[in-house]
Amino acid sequence: MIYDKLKKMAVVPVVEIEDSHQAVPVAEALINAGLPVIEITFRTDAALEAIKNIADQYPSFLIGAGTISSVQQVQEAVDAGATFIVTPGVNIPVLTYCRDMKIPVIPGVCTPSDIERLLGYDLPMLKFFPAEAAGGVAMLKALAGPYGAIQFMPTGGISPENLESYLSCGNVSVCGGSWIAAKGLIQKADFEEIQKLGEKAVAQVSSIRAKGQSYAA
Ligand SMILES: O=C(O)C(=O)C[C@H](O)[C@H](O)COP(=O)(O)O
Repeated sequence: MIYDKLKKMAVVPVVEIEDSHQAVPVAEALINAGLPVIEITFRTDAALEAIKNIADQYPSFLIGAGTISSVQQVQEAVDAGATFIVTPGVNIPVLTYCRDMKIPVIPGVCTPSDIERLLGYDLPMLKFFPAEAAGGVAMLKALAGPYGAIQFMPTGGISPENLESYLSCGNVSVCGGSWIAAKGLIQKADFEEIQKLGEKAVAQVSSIRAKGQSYAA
């Protein structure tokens, strides 16, 4: 189950890839770091080819397609090998299609009204985006009152400095962020640094878990 795998990883590197040839080296850096998961954002023309390249080479690598805003993009991403879809906001055609086709989808929300629009879709996890700008941990704690059963994947403004505060929220399963495979590092082809940052994130998650924080491990 995708959601269980994401919970286990606790961190999803969000990437913007401009050259699809760099996708496999990025994936290898993440595999070496013990973090075989990625959300490739559909913000560049190379996104689709990047997904294909990783999926061909590493079939068990968990590949999400992010910034998805149309049904056509969902179809293309899934055909290329993406196993989950992430949207920045509430996109009803995308959600309906994913529900009908049984494609795991994590839609973005940042208000109670967004959440209410999605209640009928029976989604196990929602993306809280943009997390820091939309109220961060305080907002997640407030949302846990009326929407206690919903698990979130906060994304936007997450860093090693605030990761622990997010993962310590009872309604947070996993965090997304660009700090591990940052655009600048990919542009410089600094895969070593990406691996190091991945290793640091994995170590940080282990230490947070060892402290017995309240989120589900
Ligand atoms: O395009 C999307 O669908 C997104 O998820 C937006 C950003 O890529 C993430 O919010 C990462 O944000 P930072 O970690 O703050 O760089």
